[in-house]
Amino acid sequence: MTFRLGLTGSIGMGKSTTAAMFADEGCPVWDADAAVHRLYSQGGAAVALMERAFPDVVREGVVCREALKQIIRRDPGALHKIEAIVHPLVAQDRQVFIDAQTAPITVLDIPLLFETGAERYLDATVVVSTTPEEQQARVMARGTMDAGQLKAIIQKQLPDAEKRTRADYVIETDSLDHARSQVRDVLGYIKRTRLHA
Ligand SMILES: CC(C)(COP(=O)(O)OP(=O)(O)OC[C@H]1O[C@@H](n2cnc3c(N)ncnc32)[C@H](O)[C@@H]1O)[C@@H](O)C(=O)NCCC(=O)NCCS
Ligand SMILES: Nc1ncnc2c1ncn2[C@@H]1O[C@H](COP(=O)(O)OP(=O)(O)OP(=O)(O)O)[C@@H](O)[C@H]1O
Repeated sequence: MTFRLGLTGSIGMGKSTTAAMFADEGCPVWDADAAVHRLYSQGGAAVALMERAFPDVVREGVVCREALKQIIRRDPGALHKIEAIVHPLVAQDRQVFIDAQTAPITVLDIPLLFETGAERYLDATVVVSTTPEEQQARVMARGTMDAGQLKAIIQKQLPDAEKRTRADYVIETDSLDHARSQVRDVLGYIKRTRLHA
C-alpha cells in the first residue's frame, strides 16, 4: 500500500509549486483543486447537482466559477452549500486515485486538509508556509481575486499557525531552492522511519 502524504497550506503559500517538487522526486500527486475543476467541467459529476442548487451557475454544461464567486460575494453562506455538494465528490475522486497507486509515497495536495478532517485518511501531513505579507503579495500578483475576496477565503481557512502545529512536517517556501531541499528531507525521513517499520 502506498504511503499517503497530505500536503496543505493556506491560499498562496506555495502548495502547487511544492507539489510539483514532490512529483519531480517521483511521487504521484493528486490535486484537490484540479479534482474540483474536473467535477465542474463538461460531464463532471458536480454539474447536475450544482445546477439543481444554483440554477444560473451552469452555462453550456460547465459550472461557471465567476457566477459562483458572485453568489458567494452576495451570500457568504452559499459556500457551505457548495462545499456540501463538492466535498463528498472530491473525497471519492481521491480514494479512486489512491487505490490505483503502487509508488512508495503518494502526495495528496489538499487546500482544506485539516478543515475537512482529511488527515484521518492520511499517513502523515506536511504544511507549506511563509509570512502573511508574502502570502498576500503572491495572491494579489495573480490578479484573480481582489483583497476582499482574499480576506474572505483566509478567514474561512484554518490559521497558518494552527496548520503548522497540526502538521507532521513544515516546509518554508521562502525560496525555491530551500523548499526543494526540504521536500527531499521529508521524503528521506519518511523512507527511513516510516516505510520499513
Ligand atoms: C470559490 C470558487 C468558485 C473560487 O474559484 P477560483 O477559480 O477563483 O479559485 P480556486 O478554485 O482556484 O481556489 C483558490 C484557492 O481558494 C481556496 N478555497 C477554495 N474553496 C475554498 C473553500 N470552500 N474554503 C476555503 N478556501 C477555499 C483554496 O486555497 C484554493 O486553492 C471555487 O474555489 C469553489 O467552487 N470552491 C468550492 C469547492 C471547494 O471547497 N474547493 C476547495 C478544494 S476541495
Ligand atoms: N518556495 C518558493 N519560493 C519562492 N516563491 C514561491 C515558492 N513556492 C511558491 N512560490 C510562489 O508563490 C506563488 C503561489 O504559489 P502556488 O501557486 O504554488 O501556491 P498555492 O498554495 O498552490 O496557491 P493556492 O492555494 O491559491 O492554490 C507563485 O507565484 C509561486 O511562484
